[in-house]
Amino acid sequence: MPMGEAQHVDAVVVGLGVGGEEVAGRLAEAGLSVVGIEHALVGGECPYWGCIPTKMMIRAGNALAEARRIPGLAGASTVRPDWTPVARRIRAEATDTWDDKVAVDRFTGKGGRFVRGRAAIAGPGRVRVNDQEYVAARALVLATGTAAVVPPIDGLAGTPFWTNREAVEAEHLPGSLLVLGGGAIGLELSQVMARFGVSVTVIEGSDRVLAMEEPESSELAAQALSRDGVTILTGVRAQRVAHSADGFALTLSDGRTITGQQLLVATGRTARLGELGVDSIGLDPTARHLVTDDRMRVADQVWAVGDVTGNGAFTHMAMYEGDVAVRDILGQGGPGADYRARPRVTFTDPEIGAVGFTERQARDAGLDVRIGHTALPSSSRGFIHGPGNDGFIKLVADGARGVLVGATSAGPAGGEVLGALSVAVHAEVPVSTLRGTIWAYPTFHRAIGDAVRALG
Ligand SMILES: Cc1cc2nc3c(=O)[nH]c(=O)nc-3n(C[C@H](O)[C@H](O)[C@H](O)COP(=O)(O)OP(=O)(O)OC[C@H]3O[C@@H](n4cnc5c(N)ncnc54)[C@H](O)[C@@H]3O)c2cc1C
Ligand SMILES: NC(=O)c1ccc[n+]([C@@H]2O[C@H](COP(=O)([O-])OP(=O)(O)OC[C@H]3O[C@@H](n4cnc5c(N)ncnc54)[C@H](O)[C@@H]3O)[C@@H](O)[C@H]2O)c1
Repeated sequence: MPMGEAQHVDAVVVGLGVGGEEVAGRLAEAGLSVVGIEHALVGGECPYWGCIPTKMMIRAGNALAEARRIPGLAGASTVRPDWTPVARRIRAEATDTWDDKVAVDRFTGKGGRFVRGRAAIAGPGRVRVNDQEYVAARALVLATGTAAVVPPIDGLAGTPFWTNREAVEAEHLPGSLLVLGGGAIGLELSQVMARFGVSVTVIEGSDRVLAMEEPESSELAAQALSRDGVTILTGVRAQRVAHSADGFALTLSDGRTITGQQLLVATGRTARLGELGVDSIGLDPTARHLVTDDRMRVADQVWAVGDVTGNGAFTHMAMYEGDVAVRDILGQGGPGADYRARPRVTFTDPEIGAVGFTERQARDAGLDVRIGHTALPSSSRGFIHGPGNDGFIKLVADGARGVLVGATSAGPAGGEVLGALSVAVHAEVPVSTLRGTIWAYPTFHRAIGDAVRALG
């Protein structure tokens, strides 16, 4: 098809996931002529195959687990898991059967022009999609996110393995599941599946699951999943994959072979810059991520936001970076990106929330590290809660400045309790102020007070 005449606009946004939708919508609302390009679904990974449907699964799995805790607390219970309502909720409530009409209308309703297709950068300010070229006079915004990494394991390519996408779309669960990767995706989905009766084995290459977090978090997650019947293998890698009518067989680096009806690959994400044509604007197509400054700029009149920047692959980070980029593009000023208090929550049960530095990171940064730790079961609320009360609070303080630089909050409401700790790290609330704070009784968050006292 011959190329149409180039169309000139103020801004072109490539990728309308969480970050791109935020930027494109706000620029359009500000009166700029904006073309937003998306080759899959407007909204991106989070609403269709990520956060929202997986948290619906987790809500269902947690309901089963709570029902199983009734004996000893409130009588007797019989639990018969059924995936049907979960699949129905994901289809009907979360994803509209993977239809983005509402999101497209939301964007065009703000005045944006929507183009469905896979875009490639053709030079400074120039983007090609569907044999049409758009030229951005003011801003080119790259918000192309990431895709699941498929490791180069012998025999894996071409087999019908799952990534998060197929796991979310599943109408029926397998009898058994092998999970490659013990990060956030691997652990969250493993626990859900196990709670629905799937026999799950996690294969994690490093020596602990959730390896980016505190060792105490890894241990807690491993214990919790083991209690749900998940087998966790650490320090082993899959060397060969075979698939037959019976399912998958993995030959591991320790010589063992393990089998499962289905295989979930959850070994991280890749930004796939090579396909985007970033070399045409002087950026490295082999880089892992686009390197941004504190205004989210990657080159002259080019901004990047969200997972593609590698600054923390979370929806809240994509939205945060989107806000920084929009303010910069519109010349509105305000603070630049500040990553000191990056929060993250792994929604296992117990939830594992963390913000800022881990102890290791703080020590590596040469800080005068002080640690405050308290176990949740020994708090009043943990004691009251009984079954399912596992968790802890760990604080990482910089003794020289008397402020927290990091914290972990693990427990039944670990992600919620994290809120107070995020404020403390972000606003550099003095430890002396935290010490004098009144924490309501008997809440889970009151354990923060115990952990502050334990800082010494
Ligand atoms: C299973 C799972 C669970 C998750 N759970 C959570 C959670 O609980 N909390 C949380 O904060 N985060 C969670 N995340 C992470 C979250 O989904 C991402 O951080 C978020 O989606 C990033 O938004 P983004 O806009 O950067 O990228 P994406 O959402 O990936 O959007 C990028 C968009 O760009 C499009 N695109 C790419 N290349 C092109 C191109 N060349 N042309 C046109 N379009 C293109 C893609 O189709 C995509 O729609 C989860 C992720 C997964 C996979
Ligand atoms: N609750 C949340 O906010 C949430 C939930 C899910 C995903 N996410 C986001 O999505 C990102 C991706 O999640 P993920 O779990 O795929 O990645 P991850 O990077 O968190 O974990 C991947 C794990 O796979 C292991 N691994 C890599 N190659 C392997 C191999 N060949 N064999 C065995 N193990 C191997 C790694 O050591 C690592 O522990 C997360 O980092 C997070 O930013 C967030």
